[in-house]
Amino acid sequence: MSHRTTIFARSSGGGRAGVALFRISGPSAGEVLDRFCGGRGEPRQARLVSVRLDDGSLLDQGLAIWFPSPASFTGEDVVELHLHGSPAVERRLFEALTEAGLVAAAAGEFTLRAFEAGKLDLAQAEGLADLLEAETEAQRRQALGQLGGRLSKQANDWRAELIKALAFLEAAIDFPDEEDIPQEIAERAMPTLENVLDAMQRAVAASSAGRAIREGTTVAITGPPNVGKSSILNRLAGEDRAIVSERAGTTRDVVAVRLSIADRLVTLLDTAGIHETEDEIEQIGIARAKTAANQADLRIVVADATNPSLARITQAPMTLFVANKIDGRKERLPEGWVGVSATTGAGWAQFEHCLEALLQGEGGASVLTRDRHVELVRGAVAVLERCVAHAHVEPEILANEVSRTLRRLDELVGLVTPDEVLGEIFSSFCIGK
Ligand SMILES: Nc1nc2c(ncn2[C@@H]2O[C@H](COP(=O)(O)OP(=O)(O)OP(=O)(O)O)[C@@H](O)[C@H]2O)c(=O)[nH]1
Ligand SMILES: [K+]
Ligand SMILES: [Mg+2]
Repeated sequence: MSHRTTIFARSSGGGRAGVALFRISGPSAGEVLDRFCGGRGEPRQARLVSVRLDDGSLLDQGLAIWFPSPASFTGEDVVELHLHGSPAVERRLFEALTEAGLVAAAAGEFTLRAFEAGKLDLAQAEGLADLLEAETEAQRRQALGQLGGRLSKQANDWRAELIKALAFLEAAIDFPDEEDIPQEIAERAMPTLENVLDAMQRAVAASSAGRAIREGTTVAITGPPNVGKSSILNRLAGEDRAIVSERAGTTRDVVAVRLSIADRLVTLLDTAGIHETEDEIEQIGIARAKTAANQADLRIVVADATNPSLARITQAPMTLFVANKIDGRKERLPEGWVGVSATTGAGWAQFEHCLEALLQGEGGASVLTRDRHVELVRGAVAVLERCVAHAHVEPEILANEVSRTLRRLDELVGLVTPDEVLGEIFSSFCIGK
């Protein structure tokens, strides 16, 4: 793709603000400074300028910074204007830039240009997108790691190893007449292939952790009617988000609350109480409750602690059993239950501790953070497993398979990535980035 256009956008958030940052990138960026700001000034130094329109009238005063190519975010000539953040300034500036032949940037277009100029690879661009979206500390740390090249370095290390293995296979191919030598040389590739395979398998196994941090974790509160599910949601959320009443069957729709627990982004779902009922609307609510509980990453199963015989009704994995209304219980709790009171707060610290432990069990650091990464590495694993299992086939065939694995790693960092994948990644950015 060649970019003859010069693009512009507001890169700071929209609306009124003390200062708004406008970014311009492309071959005519310098001319914008010549035409509207009385010259370019020293590269990379902030300069106080009067922005004047062609008729000499003053548009605004602010700071201008000139980043000549290639030392800029996009690698192109870039200008930053720090002007007053008012809708009127923005509108008039955009009119003037459009009249000067510039075009409004599409979402992610600055980063796409940076990627095309080799300023960052695709995995780093994804890290940047994640950093802009980060809501929790864990998300921020993971995104910064990826932007800093954690995944790229891993992919490049695997590539270097595979290229080493490929060299042995190609050397074997170049000895076509000898009887034993080719096979011996080809076998030298095997330990390397096995090591890479092992590392990739471990990365795939750890990937649910990375994805849980990036995408957040869904936790469904489920159980019979009137046990205090909505009361628990409200106490966890720290505000009255769901209706609580003494009447069984209060909650019908699924109520979702986003919050951060133990550094994790959690979507907490309150659901209808599950029981046999003739009420059609309640039946719909119960069906939704069951779906939510099945699809959630974690379940909090709530029961009424004043019921003397507490029985765990499900053995589902990633489930926390909570006996609510502990304030009204005389007997000791059976094994496996966490006793709480959503009204008095009794047992709450222990409950939160168990919940945090379950969430943390959902994962720590991992280099693969998106479905795209996992699919590519899974594909590479499948090919390498075949190679290792058929170590004695023709070196040509093995070399071919290893080359296919290399192409998957190239795709991971964006060396050979289909346009539609690029489109999907870069369009997920906001405008101005
Ligand atoms: N004593 C006591 N009462 C509680 C506690 N938690 C909730 N309740 C009461 O139990 C009743 C039901 O609470 P909800 O939170 O509406 O229960 P729910 O499970 O969401 O009910 P449905 O949505 O109808 O299934 C209300 O009257 C609450 O005030 C608790 O820890 N102790
Ligand atoms: K209720
Ligand atoms: Mg409820």
